[in-house]
Amino acid sequence: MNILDKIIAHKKKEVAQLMKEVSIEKLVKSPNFKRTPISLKKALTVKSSTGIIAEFKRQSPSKGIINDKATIIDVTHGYLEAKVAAQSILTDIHFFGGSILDVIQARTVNETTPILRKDFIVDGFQIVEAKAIGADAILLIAACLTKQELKNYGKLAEDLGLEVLYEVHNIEELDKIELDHKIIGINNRSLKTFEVNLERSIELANQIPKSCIKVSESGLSDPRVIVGLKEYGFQGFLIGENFMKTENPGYACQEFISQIK
Ligand SMILES: O=C(O)c1ccccc1NCC(=O)[C@H](O)[C@H](O)COP(=O)(O)O
Repeated sequence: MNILDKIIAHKKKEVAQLMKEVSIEKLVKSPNFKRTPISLKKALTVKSSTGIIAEFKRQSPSKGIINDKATIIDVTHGYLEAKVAAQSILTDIHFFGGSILDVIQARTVNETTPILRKDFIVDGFQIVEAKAIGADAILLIAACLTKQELKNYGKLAEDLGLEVLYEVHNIEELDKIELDHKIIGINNRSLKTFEVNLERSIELANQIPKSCIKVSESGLSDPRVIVGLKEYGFQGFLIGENFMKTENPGYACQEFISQIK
């Protein structure tokens, strides 16, 4: 079994258990459920956008522990000061050491910038939960969902006012998505082997219609690469480890952004 299959198998069990403990009615009553989400699309396309989607990530299957000291509140303040376009927060507990509490806490100090709930969505319940914890957008990974699931979950998110970052690795996954006007993330990291290949973004870029917003994800650590990817039409850049591996992720992010302006 490769790591993605392991993550999905674990996630399905976790969500099935969660659904026995928490009702949709309870989620809908959460105060965050009433707030109007902040648009990720707008944040990435506004003229002054830095395009950086900075991630809070304590650990990962590919790197192990990245940062177990930084707090979500400090990092959120730092990323906001750095003027990130959006914040991504990994909420998977078992493989990434994250939690929905991280989104809830970040939301208390971030009222201006979209929050992407980054997890492995395998059930509509998690999308309702994303809204209830105060996220503005969710991730749908084409590698682990069928064409119909991508459509259904995309529609559910849209009905709840959440935006979707659709993640792909190759043309086969791209073909599963109704592309028009979507936010499409190309993940440079193979979720099966962890190998990072930045060429992946470039190779797939011209297969994506102009109406879409293109985001390059993973393995980004050089500001010059961001400048280069912009030439291929990328407007979003999802970066986690490069910031989180430092003692002060917010400061590292600020320094990085100052070099792409
Ligand atoms: O990061 C991993 O090891 C990983 C393994 C298996 C599935 C997903 C994984 N990461 C999730 C992500 O997509 C990244 O956290 C995100 O794109 C940021 O990547 P990076 O800048 O390389 O931390």
